[in-house]
Amino acid sequence: MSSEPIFRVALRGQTIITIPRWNKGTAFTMEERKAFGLTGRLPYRVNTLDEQCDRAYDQLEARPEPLRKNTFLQSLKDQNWVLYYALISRHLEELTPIIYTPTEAEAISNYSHLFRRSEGLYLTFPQQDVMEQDFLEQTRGRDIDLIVCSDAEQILGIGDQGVGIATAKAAIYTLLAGVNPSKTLSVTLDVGTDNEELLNDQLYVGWPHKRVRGEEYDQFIDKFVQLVRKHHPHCLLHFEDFGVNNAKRLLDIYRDKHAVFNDDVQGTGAVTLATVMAAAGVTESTLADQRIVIYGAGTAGLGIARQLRDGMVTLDNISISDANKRFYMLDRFGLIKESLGPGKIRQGLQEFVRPDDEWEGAETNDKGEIGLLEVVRRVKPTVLIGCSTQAGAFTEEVVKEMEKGTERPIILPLSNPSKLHECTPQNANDWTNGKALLATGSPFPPCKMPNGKEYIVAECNNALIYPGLGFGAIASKSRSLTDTMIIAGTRRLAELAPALKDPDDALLPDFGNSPAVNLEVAVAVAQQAIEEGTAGVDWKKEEVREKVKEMQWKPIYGQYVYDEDGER
Ligand SMILES: NC(=O)c1ccc[n+]([C@@H]2O[C@H](COP(=O)([O-])OP(=O)(O)OC[C@H]3O[C@@H](n4cnc5c(N)ncnc54)[C@H](O)[C@@H]3O)[C@@H](O)[C@H]2O)c1
Ligand SMILES: O=C(O)C[C@H](O)C(=O)O
Ligand SMILES: [Mn+2]
Repeated sequence: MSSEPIFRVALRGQTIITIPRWNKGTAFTMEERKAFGLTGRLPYRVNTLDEQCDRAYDQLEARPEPLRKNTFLQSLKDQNWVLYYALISRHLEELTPIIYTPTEAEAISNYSHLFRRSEGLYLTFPQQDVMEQDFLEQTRGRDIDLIVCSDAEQILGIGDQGVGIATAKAAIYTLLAGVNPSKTLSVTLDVGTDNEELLNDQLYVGWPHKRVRGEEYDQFIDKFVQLVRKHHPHCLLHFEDFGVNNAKRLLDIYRDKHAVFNDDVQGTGAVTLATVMAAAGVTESTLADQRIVIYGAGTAGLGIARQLRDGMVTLDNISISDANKRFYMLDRFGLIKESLGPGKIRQGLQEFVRPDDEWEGAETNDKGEIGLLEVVRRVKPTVLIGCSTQAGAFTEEVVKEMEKGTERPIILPLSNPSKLHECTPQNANDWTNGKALLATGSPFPPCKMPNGKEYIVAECNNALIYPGLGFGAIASKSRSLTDTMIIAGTRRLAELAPALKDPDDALLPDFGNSPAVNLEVAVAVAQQAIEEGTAGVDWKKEEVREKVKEMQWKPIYGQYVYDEDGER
């Protein structure tokens, strides 16, 4: 007996083949073609999904540039979801960088020029009087597990792009964790843009207006969040690439009221904690033993500092104030120290401000600012993390200085996309004679070590963990995604680090294994949710894995039966 799922579908003819959720193209069977009025709409031959993947892959490979591959895959997604996800799953390591980081950054910065078909929900500031109607138009009667939203103010490291990103992040949830794409909604919150190039572009598809800020902005966002809470009280609400003055602030406003998650704060914090835990395993030290310099104290920098700090408190049993002392944060005014004053010390950073007297006699510039090299010289960090968007900021001098103070420098240039990395892994490897323990935000090829061997550079990108964190919360019907659930998922990821078995191996599992890794994370998160009473299911601990697996959506077609009262 076949285990193929059976769907009762109420659509036929032209409609069913133009809806990507239902379309099978040449894979509709002869019986289905008869039942759904498709015999004359399709050429004779029935293909298998494998054959369709082969054909699509050949078409894709005929396009040499990554951006053209991205456009091709976007059209495929507009045509046929199963084929899109099946194709990418079969070539995961090759194609994830095409639909996601780094190529997605290029696609987003060209969004208005590449635009073909709208995707998801666009909520625009001047049309907010019809926000609820627009929202219901796409969600009425639907069971929604996940809403990914962005106001596109700080897209990766490429800044204000007006519109874009939420759809790519949602696709990764499906690809790597098995979130059902028909139960997700991507939302663009268009509150304008301060990007002059876009404002002056006749083809810009977003609202050509300066960004709305302050109270009006907050009210707009609140109106949206209240709609989510009213109509889909159990869905996970994922915030992506908001600006530095909004990301953490909005998370704090809503996290007690709904299951919300900020990927740049929490997802990045989690994947970086797992990386540092693995590196500490290699150097046979604890988290609390580290001296950590974070270059770029924005959304990601602060998220990482807080998550690493909480990791030290939970796992190494030290006090919060002791843990805070392990951090040295730098931003555009150099080291964050007391005398910078509140104007230059952003909300949330106060816990990590260094006392001035500790820096007496330090080398400064003419404004009294202390730069990265001087901080590295004095602190002798064991960990150096970059999330500054400043390409090349980890110079040879900085890296060599770090190497003088520690045996295995842990260096994580995390800015995306690839061209914005603070240093290339190969440079960091060369400058430390192969001693650096490395992970990067975007994918990089392995480094050549001085001994001729290759060192695999782990990809410390939140995509290795956020789909699992989110799916764990969704599957267990959790009311919130708590810090303890995030720590549980992070510990599971850290346990899977190849470097713990072989210190010369990568600090994180390979991206090719990311579906299996995200499943492990989801199971750990769901188990924790059940244990702490956040979950809305009452599974026994030992049945969680099977239950989570059963809930995963898979890119397979299933069999369709025509039914007037069926799904549409
Ligand atoms: N690898 C990952 O998973 C991951 C996750 C999130 C963000 N990121 C990357 O991190 C980078 C930052 O993202 P964000 O959301 O935190 O942006 P952000 O704008 O909130 O933060 C960037 C910070 O860098 C600071 N900065 C700018 N110039 C600097 C300089 N010369 N010296 C020191 N600091 C400087 C800015 O003032 C700002 O505080 C982006 O490139 C993004 O792609 C990576
Ligand atoms: O999108 C990514 O690749 C990771 C992260 O969320 C970022 O903003 O850079
Ligand atoms: Mn992001």
